[in-house]
Amino acid sequence: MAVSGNLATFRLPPLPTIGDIIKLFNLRAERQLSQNFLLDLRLTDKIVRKAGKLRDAYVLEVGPGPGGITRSILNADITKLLVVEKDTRFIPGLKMLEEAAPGKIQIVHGDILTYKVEKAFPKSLRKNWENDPPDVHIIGNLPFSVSTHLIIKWLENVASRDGPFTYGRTQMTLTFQKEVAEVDVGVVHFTPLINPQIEQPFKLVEKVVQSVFQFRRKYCHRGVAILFPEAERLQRTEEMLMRADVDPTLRPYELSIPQFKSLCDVYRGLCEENSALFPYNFREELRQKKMMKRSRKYIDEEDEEEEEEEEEEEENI
Ligand SMILES: C[S@@+](CC[C@H](N)C(=O)[O-])C[C@H]1O[C@@H](n2cnc3c(N)ncnc32)[C@H](O)[C@@H]1O
Repeated sequence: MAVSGNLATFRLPPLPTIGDIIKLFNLRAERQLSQNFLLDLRLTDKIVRKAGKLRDAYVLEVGPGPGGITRSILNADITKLLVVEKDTRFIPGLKMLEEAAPGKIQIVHGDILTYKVEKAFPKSLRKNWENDPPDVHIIGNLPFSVSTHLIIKWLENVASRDGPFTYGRTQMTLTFQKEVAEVDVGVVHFTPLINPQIEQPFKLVEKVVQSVFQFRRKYCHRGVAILFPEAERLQRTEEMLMRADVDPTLRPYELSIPQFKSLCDVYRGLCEENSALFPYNFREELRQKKMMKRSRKYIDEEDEEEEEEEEEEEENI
């Protein structure tokens, strides 16, 4: 299939519709893989518009599936679109789009969690971190389970300026689905800041934020508490919240970025005072406690059995 018309004002020629592609290749959304498809071109156009100016851009689309968002990206006069799709069933349909837009699309049949984005586009696109964002964009509608994992990985890449951020402050436009059954998707557009709001190592910020959000609906002191071993938990939690000047009865989602910053700064200080604190893992402590309880029970049961056997033997004598 060939493209007619001027590539500068590229619109896809009359191709089979996404509905046709779905029927042709019998592409059903796999509920157990949390797949659902965006088929309404007005909706996919709206998502792609959230990415901002895409003319002449290099775009990476994650999880194109049957290609709804892919078409909207192609209609935005981009220079190059690279799609990374894990599910084999979608490759033939994507190849039809590739034929319709020769030289524009590159299909990668692979997993975005292991794909090396830093090698995807020409080095000439790289910009200094302090400059405007590069002409590289990431767009995707992924299942919630994958996008959560991916966004944490990419936030870490922002901190270390590698992966997709080898090119500079690469912008990302990602949809987050609440439920497979819900058609509503939230679209989030990210542009990395030049300077982070919290100047602490990523792993430390991640640990504090994850712990605080462990009990999302409870007062924040509950989450802060699990940063500390049981023996010193009460005293250290009180000390950390006081030093950070954070009200213990706020809910995690009520905390501001400056309050998280303050918590991270104080926690860093406490970790410097006590080198065993950062490696401390609440879940590990719980696991060990459970194992000890189980083996205690087992020993008690064994003791009981031995006593019963001894009693039986005594009776036999
Ligand atoms: C929710 S569907 C969305 C499909 C399409 N973008 C749309 O909006 O209609 C998610 C897509 O991501 C793909 N996918 C899931 N995990 C992936 C991964 N780790 N790497 C690449 N693609 C993945 C699925 O096969 C599926 O095509």
